[in-house]
Amino acid sequence: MTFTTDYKCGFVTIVGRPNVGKSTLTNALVGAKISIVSRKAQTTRHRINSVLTRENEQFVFVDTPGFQTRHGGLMNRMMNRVVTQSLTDVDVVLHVVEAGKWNAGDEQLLPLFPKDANVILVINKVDLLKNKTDLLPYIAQCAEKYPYAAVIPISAERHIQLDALLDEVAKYLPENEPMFEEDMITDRSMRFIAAELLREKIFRLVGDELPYGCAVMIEQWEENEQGARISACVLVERESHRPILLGANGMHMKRIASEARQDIKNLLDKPVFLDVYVKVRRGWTEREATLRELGHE
Ligand SMILES: Nc1nc2c(ncn2[C@@H]2O[C@H](COP(=O)(O)OP(=O)(O)OP(=O)(O)O)[C@@H](O)[C@H]2O)c(=O)[nH]1
Repeated sequence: MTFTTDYKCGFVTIVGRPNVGKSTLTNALVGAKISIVSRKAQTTRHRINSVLTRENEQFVFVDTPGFQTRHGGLMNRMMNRVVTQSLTDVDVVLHVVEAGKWNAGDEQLLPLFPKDANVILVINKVDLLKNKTDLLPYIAQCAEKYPYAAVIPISAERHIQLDALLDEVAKYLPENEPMFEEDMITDRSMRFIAAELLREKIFRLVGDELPYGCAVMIEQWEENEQGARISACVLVERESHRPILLGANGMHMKRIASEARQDIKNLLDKPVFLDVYVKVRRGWTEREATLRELGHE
């Protein structure tokens, strides 16, 4: 890639309480769900989620799992540790909140921000505000909570003000050569992305009914020019969760597998045979070994 001498490149992490729109924002910024995956091993200091390359800047988004405050289990403690790690040593932190709302979940993140961090407050879902004049007092109220470097109201879903947000972030990126090839969007392995796609489908269809959630492991992955044969296992906590996932006559599972297969097929651009089965593993959310196996650090 040709780049100017004053090219900027740096790490950006997106944090916020659950449901504020972090994933929607990442997807909207990077522009495609996940289209190109490099298998090149990376030795960066963070787990990279995605990369956005512009003419004068490259934004490297650092992954954070949702910051959980409601449940105290080992899984959440481990996830919160990763959040804290992912806030250290980054160039910009985007703290995402929901327009007009500020609660304990938003507040609890503030002490985790490193002292010298450039934290930008991103007020998402402004499209939901009935009265736009409510925004100014809300901004003033948030600005009292923390010395944010900037405040940008956006709508991730409607793609409102995303360029303004990127321009603001760019101000805080250090001068650096790009770290990644310009067509690269993520360095996550295909296996991981496939597992995430499957987990997303499950969450969408039966997420509300699965009290402990579930985990997905790709157990087998055979791929050649003609296609891919993938076998995935969904781990649930209790025997009683199995019928929730399967649904009447296995209809839920059929739909989950078929939607995930379609996404993986689009990703790999070749035919995919996907076999999904359910395994009950009691206490998986409490077992450190299982969590590591599933990619939590
Ligand atoms: N109206 C509106 N809805 C949005 C916007 N951005 C996200 N949403 C919705 O908010 C919900 C949560 O979005 P996510 O992107 O999954 O939120 P998240 O912060 O990644 O959630 P966790 O993974 O639980 O931490 C989804 O239903 C989105 O469609 C927005 O700008 N406007």
